[in-house]
Amino acid sequence: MADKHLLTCKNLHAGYGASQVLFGMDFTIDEGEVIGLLGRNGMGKSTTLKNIVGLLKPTQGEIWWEGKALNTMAPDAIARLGIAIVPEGRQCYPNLTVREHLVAFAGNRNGSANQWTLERIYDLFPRLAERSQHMGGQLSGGEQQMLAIGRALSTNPRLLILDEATEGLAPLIREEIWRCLDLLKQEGQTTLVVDKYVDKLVGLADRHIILERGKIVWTGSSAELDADRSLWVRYMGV
Ligand SMILES: Nc1ncnc2c1ncn2[C@@H]1O[C@H](COP(=O)(O)OP(=O)(O)OP(=O)(O)O)[C@@H](O)[C@H]1O
Repeated sequence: MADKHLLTCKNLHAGYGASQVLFGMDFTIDEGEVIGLLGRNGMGKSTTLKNIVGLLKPTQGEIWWEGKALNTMAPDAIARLGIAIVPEGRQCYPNLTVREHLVAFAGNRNGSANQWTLERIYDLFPRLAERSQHMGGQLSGGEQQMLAIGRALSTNPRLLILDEATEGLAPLIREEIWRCLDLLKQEGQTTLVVDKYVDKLVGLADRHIILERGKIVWTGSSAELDADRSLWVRYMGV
C-alpha cells in the first residue's frame, strides 16, 4: 500500500478470546510526531500497543508500516523494522547486568548519524552508568524504568512506544523520565506515549488520541486538549 504515513492503523479490531477490546480504530503516526494515547484504565491503550508490536494480532483491520502489512508479522520481525516498546512493568531481565541489557539488543534501525551508543545512554541516565555491572533484579523501580528506556533506545528505533513509563515512580524520577522524553522529542524521535499524567503529556506531545471502550472518541492537538478541560474530566477522570 502506498502510504505517506510511518504507521497506519485501519479499522483495527482486537481482543482476548471472546472478549473484544478494540472496535475499529483508525489512526496514523507520521515521522517526527510525538503522540499521546489517553483514556481511563481498561479502555484498550495497552491492547493497541500490543497490536502494533505484534504481541497480539488484530481480529479485523490492518496495520501498515511504510506500506508493509504488520498484521501477520512476528514481534521480532516488527522490532527489526524499527519499532521498540518500553513495556508496562518494564520487564527487565533479573539475571542480566545493566550493560548486558544495553548491548544485547543494540542496533542501528533508524539509520541516524547520531546513534544511541552505550556512552550516550549512560550520559542520558548517569545512574545506569553507576549501576552498569548490577543485575536487573537488583535495581530500584526507577532504575529499571531507565534501563527499559535505555534498552529501547539502544535499538535506535524509528518509532519508540512507551506504556505507562512513569507509573509508580517517585516524583524526582518521574521528572527525569519526562526530561528524557523532552530531549528525545528535540532530537526528532517519533514517539507514541501512554501515560496518566495528562498535564505532562500536553506539554510534550504534538497530538493526542483519546480512547473510550476501544473506540477513538477524540483526536486533536495539545493546544486543543489544553483548552478543553471537560475532555480531561469526561475521558480521563482528572
Ligand atoms: N491478557 C488479557 N486477557 C484478557 N483480557 C485482557 C488482557 N489484557 C487486558 N485485558 C482486558 O482488556 C481490556 C483493555 O485492557 P488494556 O490493558 O488495553 O487497557 P488500558 O487502556 O491499557 O488500561 P490500563 O491502564 O488499565 O492498562 C480490559 O478490560 C482488560 O481487563
